[in-house]
Amino acid sequence: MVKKHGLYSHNSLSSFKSASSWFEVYAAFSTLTILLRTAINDLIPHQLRSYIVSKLEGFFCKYQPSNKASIKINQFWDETCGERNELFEAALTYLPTKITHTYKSLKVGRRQNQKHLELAVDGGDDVVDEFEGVKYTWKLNEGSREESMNRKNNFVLTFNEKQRQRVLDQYIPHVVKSYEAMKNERRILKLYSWLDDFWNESDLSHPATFDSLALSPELKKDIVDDLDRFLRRKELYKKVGKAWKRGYLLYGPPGTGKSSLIAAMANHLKFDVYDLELSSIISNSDLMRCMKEASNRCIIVIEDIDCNKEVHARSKPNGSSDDRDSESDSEGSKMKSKRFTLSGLLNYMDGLSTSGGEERIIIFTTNHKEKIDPALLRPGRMDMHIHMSFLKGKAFRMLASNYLGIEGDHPLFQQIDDLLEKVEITPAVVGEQLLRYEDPHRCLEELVQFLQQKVKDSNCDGVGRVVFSRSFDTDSLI
Ligand SMILES: Nc1ncnc2c1ncn2[C@@H]1O[C@H](COP(=O)(O)OP(=O)(O)OP(=O)(O)O)[C@@H](O)[C@H]1O
Repeated sequence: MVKKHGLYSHNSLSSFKSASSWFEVYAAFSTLTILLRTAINDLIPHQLRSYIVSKLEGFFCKYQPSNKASIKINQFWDETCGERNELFEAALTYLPTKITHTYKSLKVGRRQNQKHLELAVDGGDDVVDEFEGVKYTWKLNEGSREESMNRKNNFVLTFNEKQRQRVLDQYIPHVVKSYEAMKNERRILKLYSWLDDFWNESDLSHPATFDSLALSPELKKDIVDDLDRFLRRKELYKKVGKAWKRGYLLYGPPGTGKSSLIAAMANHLKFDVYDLELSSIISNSDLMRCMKEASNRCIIVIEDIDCNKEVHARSKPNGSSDDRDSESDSEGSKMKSKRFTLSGLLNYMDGLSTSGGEERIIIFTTNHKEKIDPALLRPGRMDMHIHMSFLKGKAFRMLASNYLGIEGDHPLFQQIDDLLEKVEITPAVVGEQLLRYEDPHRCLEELVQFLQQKVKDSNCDGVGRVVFSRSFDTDSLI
């Protein structure tokens, strides 16, 4: 028994010893793990750690039965009302940077006035992109021309099902972020014109800038300050419950630089321009659709707004200037809702319609401000009214500097200033005069003679002041 007891004691002692040595090993291992973890956390930056983890995951994924998942990215979010899907645009811009030498179906081209060749993705081949060690496969599905017109183009992004969350949380945001950075970097501004129910795209190559514009320096400063202030105020607009839009009315005779000012604004803000002819808009829903399809951060231009009969000042003696309420429930009003009306435009201006779009500048141009319905012109709709007027002294100095390279003063400037006070002449007309000869002095002498002749003509006609501007049917520059 003692023996037995001794035996028991020995066994229990040795099992106790082995348990304690296991415990020691375990404790040492845990301590080591904690130390290692702390050291790794301290020494290896977070990004590198997640990169290594994703690499390892990617490696092991290869050897697991793959359950593919895919997502479809349509060009238009909704095929019927045509809201653009920015993710599609992002993929279109981002993926060409991922085309490798193994890609068999290349689309190559060069834009006008660009030095570099550009690559584009086409539907013939998949593009494989690797992000943090995981591969993603993109396929562009381009429909037939008819299908494209019906907005059926799309990308299909395929990946391992296990990566679903990573795709949504990390990969897609990475694509969008890269796209935005690329857009800002090699910014080629676009001009879109609404034709046949589509925004037709071309490059906006108008070189006008605020430096090249002949405007009074004070007006120029006011406009630039206003634009910059608008860009900074996203939060304020939100706080006061206003749509983040700003409206400018540019009015003045033809040839005073309205189109050039729009181009200068676009180049300053790096915003694309959407040029809308109201005559091509048939109904309010048409207007909403084209506004929806325009991107954010853009300038929407409605030129010669006075030429559209819907936006003329209404002659009703007691009519309110806002005609939203005036539509009755009659059959006639049903027909009306199918047409383009001033109220449709007002709704858009007020941000009431579901037109989407943020950070937009809306510009109306007109040669006849008085013909526009006052409802359109009130602050909140047209926030700043900019009068583009005939050429006078300070603005002329800018033209002389831009066209002839004359900085500072010139002996003929005073005489030209005096003559410009006597005739009303547009910068476009004077600009053409300044291009006639290569010698700057000769140009100015000829300009003096030209202006003197105009003054003489006006006196002969018995008119105190004459107006020289370009004819109304001249094409606008953008
Ligand atoms: N203020 C200006 N500063 C510099 N150039 C100007 C200015 N105004 C006109 N020009 C020159 O005149 C030409 C015509 O100008 P622009 O088309 O901008 O005028 P506009 O007011 O838009 O005319 P329209 O009403 O006919 O469209 C341009 O080539 C531009 O270079």
